[in-house]
Amino acid sequence: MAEPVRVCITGAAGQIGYSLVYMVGSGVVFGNDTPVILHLLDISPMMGVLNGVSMEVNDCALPNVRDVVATDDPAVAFKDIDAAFLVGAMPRKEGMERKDLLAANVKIFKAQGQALDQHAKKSVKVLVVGNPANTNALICAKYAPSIPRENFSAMTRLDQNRAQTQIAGKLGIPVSDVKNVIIWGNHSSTQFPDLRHATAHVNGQDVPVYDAIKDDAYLKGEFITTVQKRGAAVIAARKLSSAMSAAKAACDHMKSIWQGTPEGHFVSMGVFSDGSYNTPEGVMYSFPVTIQDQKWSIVKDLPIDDFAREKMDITAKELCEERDDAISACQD
Ligand SMILES: NC(=O)C1=CN([C@@H]2O[C@H](COP(=O)(O)OP(=O)(O)OC[C@H]3O[C@@H](n4cnc5c(N)ncnc54)[C@H](O)[C@@H]3O)[C@@H](O)[C@H]2O)C=CC1
Ligand SMILES: O=C([O-])CC(=O)C(=O)O
Repeated sequence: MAEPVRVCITGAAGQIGYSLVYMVGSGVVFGNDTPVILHLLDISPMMGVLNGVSMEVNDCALPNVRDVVATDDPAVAFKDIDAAFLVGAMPRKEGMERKDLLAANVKIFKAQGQALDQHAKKSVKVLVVGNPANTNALICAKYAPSIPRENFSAMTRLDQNRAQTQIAGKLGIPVSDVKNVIIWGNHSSTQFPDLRHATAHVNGQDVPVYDAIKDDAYLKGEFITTVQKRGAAVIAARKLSSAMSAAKAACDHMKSIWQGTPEGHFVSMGVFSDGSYNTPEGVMYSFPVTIQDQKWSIVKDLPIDDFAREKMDITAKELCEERDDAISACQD
């Protein structure tokens, strides 16, 4: 067996945490032959609940789980960790946009950036889930200057999973037969779910999704708004935001980082823009990436038509506004 991987999950006493702790412990992310030491962080008033989660994960008798550390101290939670799922943050309620959470949540990510900088391994891979995820990830990286900023990413994998599922349902094929759906930009209702480069496996071959579905009005209309508004639809139905599907997407995202992407496949995640596709440099923009040896590369030179350009610019503008608001909130 390999050396144990130290994995921190923040907000571990919350909704997403309840599914995520089990999934990470089960071996699906870091591999069945890689033991994990789970570092679970939540705030002091939640320590009773967190201890219950810790008892339950032990009672799951998961062969991969070597130890569980449950704490309200970021210095303990981030000590020598290899990977972090930063989930702990306030969720939105019905009628809110995710950016309405900025004022409440961004300071958590400033403080956690500072704590990661001091206590985590410099090689730590940090996935930000707490909303607004892209901008929180940017702030977290900014306050952890000793950790390479490429090690930070924001989750748009749930949007990708949602988009793939919509298309698979429309075609009556398994979700694994839809590939290379792209989520551009912000994890918000301005995101652009783009199918122009996606393929579906139908009648024994991979064909462009546009050719398989043959309904441009749907693909450029209802499909996009369904994915953009799916988080809000779940909140309206559950009166709570997505949790099981968010935990699954967080595992998919970290697995892609840890184990790489298969040949010919790309996945979407929020990463620092290098100006690719004329996006504003320095914001955490969701791009299609491939990953090898735990390093991501933006997929280059995909053709972008006028329809896509307009949508990519709208979400970029929102990310710039959020960045400016977040930087000034952190100076207060
Ligand atoms: N990027 C994405 O695709 C998604 C993001 N989210 C976001 O994830 C976040 C968590 O959602 P839920 O688990 O449903 O919320 P929740 O309210 O059930 O759990 C959040 C947990 O975080 C804890 N927490 C708060 N401040 C903390 C801090 N400073 N350090 C450690 N823990 C802290 C809370 O005590 C609570 O236990 C929300 O911001 C939500 O909007 C949710 C779904 C998808
Ligand atoms: O919608 C929300 O607030 C939670 C979330 O980010 C999602 O489900 O995509």
